[in-house]
Amino acid sequence: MSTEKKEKPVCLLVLGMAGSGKTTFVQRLTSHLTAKGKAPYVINLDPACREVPYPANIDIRDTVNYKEVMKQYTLGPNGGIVTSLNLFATKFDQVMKLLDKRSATTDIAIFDTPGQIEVFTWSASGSIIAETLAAFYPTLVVYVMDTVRSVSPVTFMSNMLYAVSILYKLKLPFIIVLNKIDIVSHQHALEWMQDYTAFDAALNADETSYNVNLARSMSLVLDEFYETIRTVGVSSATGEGFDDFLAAVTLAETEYKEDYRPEHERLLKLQAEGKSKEREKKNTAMFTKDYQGEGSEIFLRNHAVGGDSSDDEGEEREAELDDEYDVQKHQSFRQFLEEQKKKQLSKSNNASS
Ligand SMILES: Nc1nc2c(ncn2[C@@H]2O[C@H](COP(=O)(O)OP(=O)(O)OP(=O)(O)O)[C@@H](O)[C@H]2O)c(=O)[nH]1
Repeated sequence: MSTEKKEKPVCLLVLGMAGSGKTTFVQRLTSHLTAKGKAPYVINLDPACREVPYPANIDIRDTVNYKEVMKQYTLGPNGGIVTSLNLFATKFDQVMKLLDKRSATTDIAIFDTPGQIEVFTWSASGSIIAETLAAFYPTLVVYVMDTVRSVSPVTFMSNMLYAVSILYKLKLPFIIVLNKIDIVSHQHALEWMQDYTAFDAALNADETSYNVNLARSMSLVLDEFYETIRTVGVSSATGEGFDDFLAAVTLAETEYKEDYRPEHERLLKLQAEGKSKEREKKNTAMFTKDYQGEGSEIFLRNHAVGGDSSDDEGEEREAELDDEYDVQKHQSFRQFLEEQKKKQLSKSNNASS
């Protein structure tokens, strides 16, 4: 596969708490797109699901036998899922090749993930999969929330905190899908996200919660997050809201291309430059030392056969540079969120004037 960035398919990583309706959402989205003549490419990454109710183009269960993994490595159910996903991640280049073959004819690729959300979001394999996809294709996180369970303001807040932690970890454009609106309307959630006083009033009315003060403070902190995030209400049971969801995908894809991709490339370049400058500095220092007659033997041993910073000191410094890179990435990301916030504010000011 070539290293050039692709315009399509847009990859949707569907994440959410167990029972939020991820699989039903993927099933409905697949049929919705197929009915429009735009059948998606669907990948099941849940090794432990009994059956997949949509036509999966790639199914992790065809590659890894979850029960066998549990037996062979003497693992419990969660360990079995993590290990299965790790084993699958080692073959992810094959998934990329298959995706590449279909890229001319497929607009959307959907990835259904395990119900144990942390298996994907906090495992090395989850990061590898997300980063590999995002390096080549526009990649978005679709966070499915159970609207019925989120009528309590404190439960709603817990779910949102989880969403923030995923955004922070995966650093990709994000869409929140409030699912099951055929049972309960999602208007209350939208209101809570747009108006702090409405959320505060709901907290005051909720006599069952003991940690309302924390939820109140969190709500103020999350204000920034709410402003940068797209939220759509859907029913995976009836199909309501799916056109709105596709409109949100188009906007998030533009955001990926205009903001995330250049930022990602800038940071990679920074990292590469940092490393090569450090090497250059080190070589110059060694050369000077050698010129002054000190350590010439060492210099020759290390450099005569074309080796460079493969010694321990070089590796340590590379590790330090990686850490610096992470800090820069983190700071730039915060800056990026600030800029996003300003953009959104000026947009809404323009709209209201
Ligand atoms: N009424 C209604 N029920 C839904 C909707 N979406 C999902 N469900 C139901 O919610 C339950 C859980 O749905 P799943 O799609 O299995 O949820 P999941 O997130 O994939 O579950 P895990 O695989 O355990 O993580 C099932 O009984 C679904 O029928 C919806 O939009 N409306």
